[in-house]
Amino acid sequence: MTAIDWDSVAGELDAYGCAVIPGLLSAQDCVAASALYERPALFRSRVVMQRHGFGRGEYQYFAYPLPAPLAALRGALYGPLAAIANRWHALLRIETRFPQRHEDYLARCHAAGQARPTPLILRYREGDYNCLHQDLYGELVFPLQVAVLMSAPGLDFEGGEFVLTEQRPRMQSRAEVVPLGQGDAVVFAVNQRPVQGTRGVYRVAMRHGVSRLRRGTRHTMGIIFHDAT
Ligand SMILES: O=C(O)CCC(=O)C(=O)O
Ligand SMILES: [Fe+2]
Repeated sequence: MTAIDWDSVAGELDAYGCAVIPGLLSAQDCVAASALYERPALFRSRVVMQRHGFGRGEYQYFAYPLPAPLAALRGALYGPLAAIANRWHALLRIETRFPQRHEDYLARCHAAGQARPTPLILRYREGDYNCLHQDLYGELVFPLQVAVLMSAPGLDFEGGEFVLTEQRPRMQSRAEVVPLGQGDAVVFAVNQRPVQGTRGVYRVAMRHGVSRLRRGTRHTMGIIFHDAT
């Protein structure tokens, strides 16, 4: 994993509700990680999106124990993100604070009955898309998550842009398209983020999804920090 400019990540998250980490994974890591999708024994469940009205395409949630590189990545990203999450909660006047270590946060999730792993790989083919959604899996919510693009845009696929919308109170929604290259990660708000207004901080609801794939195959790795009921 390359060194991450966390000041820049925090600044982009504060301003836009999302931030890019360029080159989080190498092309080689991406190809290896995408290949995991074909190993069903690594996963606890598979979801065909059109069956649930979630869009078109499919994904699989990893089982515990996670593959070691993924477990390490999830643990390493958590700490700096917890600092941002705690600052956001203070701004939003939400009482919950997050421990510094991911294992302590997971212990909290597991004690609350959220014990199933949430990291996943998504696979889109031509015509597939992911409807705008929020990855909430129970009462406990870690407010930031990460998605890593593992395929090469323009080469492996076309279309299939990562999109975010934000719903501001009593205002029209704003959309954001996040351009990603292979191995780039996007960090984004799971459900809401603080925005500085003229009369204090207000909450903006965020959703994310993926626009229709025009061609090829696109794999993403999703890293969610709370576990699921
Ligand atoms: O495929 C994507 O870029 C988005 C995946 C997603 O919804 C997630 O990681 O939670
Ligand atoms: Fe998602």
